[in-house]
Amino acid sequence: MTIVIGSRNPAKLAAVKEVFLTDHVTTADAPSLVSDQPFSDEETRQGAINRAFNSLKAQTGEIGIGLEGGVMYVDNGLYLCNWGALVTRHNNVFTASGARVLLPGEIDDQLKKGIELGDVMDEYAKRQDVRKKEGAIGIFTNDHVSRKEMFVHVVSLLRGQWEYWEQQ
Ligand SMILES: O=P(O)(O)OP(=O)(O)OP(=O)(O)OC[C@H]1O[C@@H](n2cnc3c(O)ncnc32)[C@H](O)[C@@H]1O
Repeated sequence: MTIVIGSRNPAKLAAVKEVFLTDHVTTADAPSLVSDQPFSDEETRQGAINRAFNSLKAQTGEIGIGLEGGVMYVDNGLYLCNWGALVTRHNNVFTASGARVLLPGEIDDQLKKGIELGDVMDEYAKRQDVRKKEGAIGIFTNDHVSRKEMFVHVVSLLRGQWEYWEQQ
């Protein structure tokens, strides 16, 4: 089976490969059609769905997967939020969200200025390409949960739902 993932981000690709170990996983440029920095659950989820559909439009495969990173407010605190979507060739759509952790106020201030979280994190952590490696979730959980691990959970939730409903 061929699975097309709508991103070339190594953390996302590694997560999909780990969950679909025996399948052929390819990457495609798939626009999310939402803002570069989604600011709500709804927008982040929609970005994941759009990427999943667009990855199957860009390349032939049985399944398209979109993984989208965003942020959202809960009680005035800014949380990291991530969403995944899996679409089939028959246009069945499955969605799942990832773990959320609170981001410090100074990250919130930077995002309000219009700077993307990926750039803010590199500056904050004094590291390069945090979004492709441990991610903000890795930094703020002291490396207990990496971005890849968080997406492995999301992709497992997608695969599990897809398998369950395909059997009904
Ligand atoms: O190549 P793509 O798939 O676009 O991956 P991305 O990391 O650049 O883009 P996302 O759409 O997943 O995330 C939207 C923005 O939020 C940033 N972001 C999201 N989650 C992050 C995390 O855990 N660590 C660092 N940056 C993150 C990301 O770098 C983007 O600037």
